[in-house]
Amino acid sequence: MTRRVYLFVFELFWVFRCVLCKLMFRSQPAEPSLSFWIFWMRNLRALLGIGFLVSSRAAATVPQTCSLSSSANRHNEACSGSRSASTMAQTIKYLGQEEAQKVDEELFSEYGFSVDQLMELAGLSCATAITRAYPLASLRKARPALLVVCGPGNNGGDGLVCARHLRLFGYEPTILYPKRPNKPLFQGLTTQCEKMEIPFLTEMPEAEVIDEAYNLVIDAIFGFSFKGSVREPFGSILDQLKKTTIPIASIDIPSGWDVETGSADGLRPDTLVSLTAPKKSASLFRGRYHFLGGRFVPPGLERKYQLNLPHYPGTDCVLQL
Ligand SMILES: NC(=O)C1=CN([C@@H]2O[C@H](COP(=O)(O)OP(=O)(O)OC[C@H]3O[C@@H](n4cnc5c(N)ncnc54)[C@H](OP(=O)(O)O)[C@@H]3O)[C@@H](O)[C@H]2O)[C@H](O)CC1
Ligand SMILES: [K+]
Repeated sequence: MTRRVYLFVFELFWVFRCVLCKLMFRSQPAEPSLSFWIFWMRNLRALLGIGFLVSSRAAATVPQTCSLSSSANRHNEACSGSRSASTMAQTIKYLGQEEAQKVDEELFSEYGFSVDQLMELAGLSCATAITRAYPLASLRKARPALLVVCGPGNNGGDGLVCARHLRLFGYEPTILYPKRPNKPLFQGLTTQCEKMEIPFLTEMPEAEVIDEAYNLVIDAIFGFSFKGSVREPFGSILDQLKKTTIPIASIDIPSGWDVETGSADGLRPDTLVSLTAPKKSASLFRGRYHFLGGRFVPPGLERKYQLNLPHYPGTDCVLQL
C-alpha cells in the first residue's frame, strides 16, 4: 500500500510538472507527436491511480473471515506487469454465460484444442493461484490439508487437475467427488489422483468438521454451465460450505451463483480464479484474491470476442487482477 502511495504521489508530481511546462512554454506541436500521446497517457494513468487508491481503500474495509497471507500481493508487486494488470482489470471483458460457452466451443472446434489439454492448463492455473494466496508457510493447521469439492462437469475436472498439482506442490488435498461422469476423461483424472495417494471422501463432512480438519476448501462444483436452482446432492453440500469459516477458493464461478447475476445468499469465497476471462458475476466478487488463469487464448479468438486480456507477467500461467 505504501509503495502505491509513493507511486501515486510521484505520478501526480509528474503530471503537475508536465502541465506547468505546457503552460510556460506552450510546446504542444500542431501535429500530435509521440511525446504528446505520452503526456496524455500519463495524465490518464494518474487519474486511474486516484480511482485505484479509492477502490483499494474500499476493499480494505470489506470484512474478512481469514487473514492467512498477503503473499499473493507481494508476488504481484514483485512482477513488473503487476500495476498495469490491476489497472487493466477494469478493461477486461466480463463474459455472459452464452458468450463464455461460445468461446469454449470455439477453442475446440475452430482452434483444435482438446478438453483435457485446456483442463490441464486451467487446473494448473488454479493450483498456482492457491500457492500464491495460501503459501504452505502461511497455513494455520499443522498439516497442509485442503478439501477439494468437485462437481459433475468440466469445472469438477479442473478441480481434480488442481488437486493433483497441489499434491505435487506439497499440499495434502482430499477430494469429495459425489457425482462422477461415466467418461474416460474423468475416470482417468480420478485414477491419477488416486495414484497420487489423494484420499477421496464418501460423504460431505459437517461444516465444523471441515473447519477443524482443513485450511481451505477449493470449490470446483459448478462452472459456466450452471443453471436454475441447485439440485441434490449439491444443495446440501453448498449449505455446509456456506456455514464453514475457513477460506473458500472458487474455480471460475462461485458455485451456486448465477453465472451473470451472482447470488445474494450464496457462497462468499475468499479467492476466485476466473478462467479464460472473468464472467459477469465476477464483478460481484468481494473476496481478497481475484486471479485470471487459463493462459491459452489464441490472439484471433481474443480479438473476435474483444476480451482485452491483460498481459501475464513472464512465463506465469496466472495473474492477480
Ligand atoms: N474455456 C475455458 O475457460 C475452459 C474452462 N473449463 C472449465 O469448464 C467449466 C465449464 O464446464 P461445463 O462442463 O460446461 O459446466 P459445469 O462445470 O458448470 O458443469 C455443468 C454440469 O453441472 C450440472 N448442473 C448444472 N446446473 C445444475 C443445477 N442447477 N443443479 C445441479 N447440477 C447442475 C449438470 O450436470 P448433470 O449431470 O446434472 O446434467 C451440468 O452438466 C468452466 O467453468 C471451467 O471451469 C475447462 O476445464 C477448460 C476450458
Ligand atoms: K466453482
